[in-house]
Amino acid sequence: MTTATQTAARRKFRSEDGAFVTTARGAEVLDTPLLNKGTAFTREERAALGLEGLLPPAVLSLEDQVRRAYEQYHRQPTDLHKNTFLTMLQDNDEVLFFRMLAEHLGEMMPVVYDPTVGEAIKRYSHEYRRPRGVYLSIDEPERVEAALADTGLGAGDVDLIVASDAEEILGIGDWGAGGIDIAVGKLAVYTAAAGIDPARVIPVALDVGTDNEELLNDPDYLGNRHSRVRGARYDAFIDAYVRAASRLFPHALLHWEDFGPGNGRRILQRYRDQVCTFNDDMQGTGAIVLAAALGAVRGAGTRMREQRVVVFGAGTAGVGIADQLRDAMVRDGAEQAAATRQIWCLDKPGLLTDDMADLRDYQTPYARPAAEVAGWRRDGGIGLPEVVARVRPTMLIGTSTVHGAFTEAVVREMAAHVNRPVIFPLSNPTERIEAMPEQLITWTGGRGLVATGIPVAPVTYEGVTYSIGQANNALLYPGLGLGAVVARANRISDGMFATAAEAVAGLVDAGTPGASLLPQVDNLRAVSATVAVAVAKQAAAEGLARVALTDPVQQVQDAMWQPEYRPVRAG
Ligand SMILES: NC(=O)c1ccc[n+]([C@@H]2O[C@H](COP(=O)([O-])OP(=O)(O)OC[C@H]3O[C@@H](n4cnc5c(N)ncnc54)[C@H](O)[C@@H]3O)[C@@H](O)[C@H]2O)c1
Ligand SMILES: O=C(O)C[C@H](O)C(=O)O
Ligand SMILES: [Mg+2]
Repeated sequence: MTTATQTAARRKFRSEDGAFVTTARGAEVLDTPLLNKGTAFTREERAALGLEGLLPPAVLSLEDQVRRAYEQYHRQPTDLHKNTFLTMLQDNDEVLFFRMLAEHLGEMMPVVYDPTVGEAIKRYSHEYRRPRGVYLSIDEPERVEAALADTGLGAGDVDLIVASDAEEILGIGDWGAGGIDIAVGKLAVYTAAAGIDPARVIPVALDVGTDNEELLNDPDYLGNRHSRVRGARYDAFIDAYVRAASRLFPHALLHWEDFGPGNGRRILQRYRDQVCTFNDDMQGTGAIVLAAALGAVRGAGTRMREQRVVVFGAGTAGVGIADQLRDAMVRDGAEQAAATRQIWCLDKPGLLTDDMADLRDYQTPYARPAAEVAGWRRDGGIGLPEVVARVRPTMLIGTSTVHGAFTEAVVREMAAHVNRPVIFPLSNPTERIEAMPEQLITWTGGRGLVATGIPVAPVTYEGVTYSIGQANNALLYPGLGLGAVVARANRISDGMFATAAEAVAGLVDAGTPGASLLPQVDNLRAVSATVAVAVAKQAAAEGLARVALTDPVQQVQDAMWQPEYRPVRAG
């Protein structure tokens, strides 16, 4: 369906007592994914909506349809085919798509989301079938508001917008127009995991061009065919988006995804005190890693304030994690300056030190005094092996996109000095991960407390099976978003992330040998509900809620959209 017909169709139905009332008839009904039930339309609905000749005679249930769709899914030969199949299903019938996803969440998350979504993003212009979302172009900044209005949605109709400029998609870099798929994928997880109503969200591509020459030279490429615009024009475009989105949809939470390190933090700092907004890679990631770290610290029987943390890859995610671990050490009794000194950050030039000329502003607080490391071995810069040998870290975090960076020598050195080494290779997708959990468990003799960004199978080592938690922001942002929506929060605060992390950590018992540091993805709906309640309460406690929270547990439950067919009436 084109955006225009989607607009028309959206205007053509409204909710009434749990039912839909629509002025659409015939093929137009079948072409509206939020309305369409296909073979599950009842005889009465078929008669009323002009569908009698347009569907085969049998009337199926949603369960019948899920069974058939699941078989079709399994006949797809590769994960990319499966991803394409699911996209088409979503474009045809959203309830069916979300019901099947909900029933097979652990199995299908890696296909709709990370890691397969990375493959789909690279192939976007080639696998393209239908548009989904809003495409905003830097070449037409004056059209931003009109383009958002093209959705046909009104001021009270939107809870959430996910936007990406696609400069740093996962760990695979700049994928231009394909970046719309990370916004679509994140939103699918919001609905599957937290019951965010799929009719009340918008994925947005902020197309500012691309520096990916492969795309620029690809005749099929669907985005703006020029290099990335930067500087004042970029800022004005982002500003036009924020202003238009807040004017048209004053309740919407604005989620930023996969921006480059130069822009992500700057944008957040500019808008965080003006509108309800957060950066998922910095803050969502920081909070889920904090949750895993809290679980690990409990499992290891140590204290947060005693941790020595090495962060390898001091970009958007790495420094976002460092900030939240530092704040957690402070909450556990450490002085702010002392907590900051317990974190060592490395980037391309090695350990960050205060004599480096081109540190980014957000890296500066973590730069070590050059004098402190004057005697450390240099190989160009001070590399990870030397830092690990000197620092004897309790935690090693990977957000570098460097596959294999956590070598056997580095891990064995770390494990030689710490009882329960905490190791989180978080880079996505699989081709970027710093080490595989199986290696980490083996090299640490089963003592490692491990979590990854991608989903991985359990590891068996010397008779113990280790369940590997997925420290992916997908365990956090859906509940955070739901909590913010339920409270109608007007800002997203640091306190909301801290409380969300505590809520997730409270759901696991990392003390049992082999236990996961994080809840299982199959339990995501329950996790998200718990996070949402904590976040909504925190919003109220900080005076950021715009509705009264009389019974937050019930309010969260009531707000969760369920993948069930509603009656459709002709109106
Ligand atoms: N698990 C999660 O939930 C999660 C969340 C966000 C990001 N990530 C992953 O983390 C990785 C980084 O994402 P980001 O958004 O922070 O990207 P980013 O580009 O902002 O940061 C990556 C950093 O790694 C540095 N780096 C590159 N090569 C290096 C090397 N050889 N040695 C040391 N540092 C090096 C870069 O200079 C940059 O500062 C990606 O793979 C992404 O998928 C995971
Ligand atoms: O999308 C993910 O899987 C997590 C994270 O936002 C990332 O950029 O890697
Ligand atoms: Mg991301």
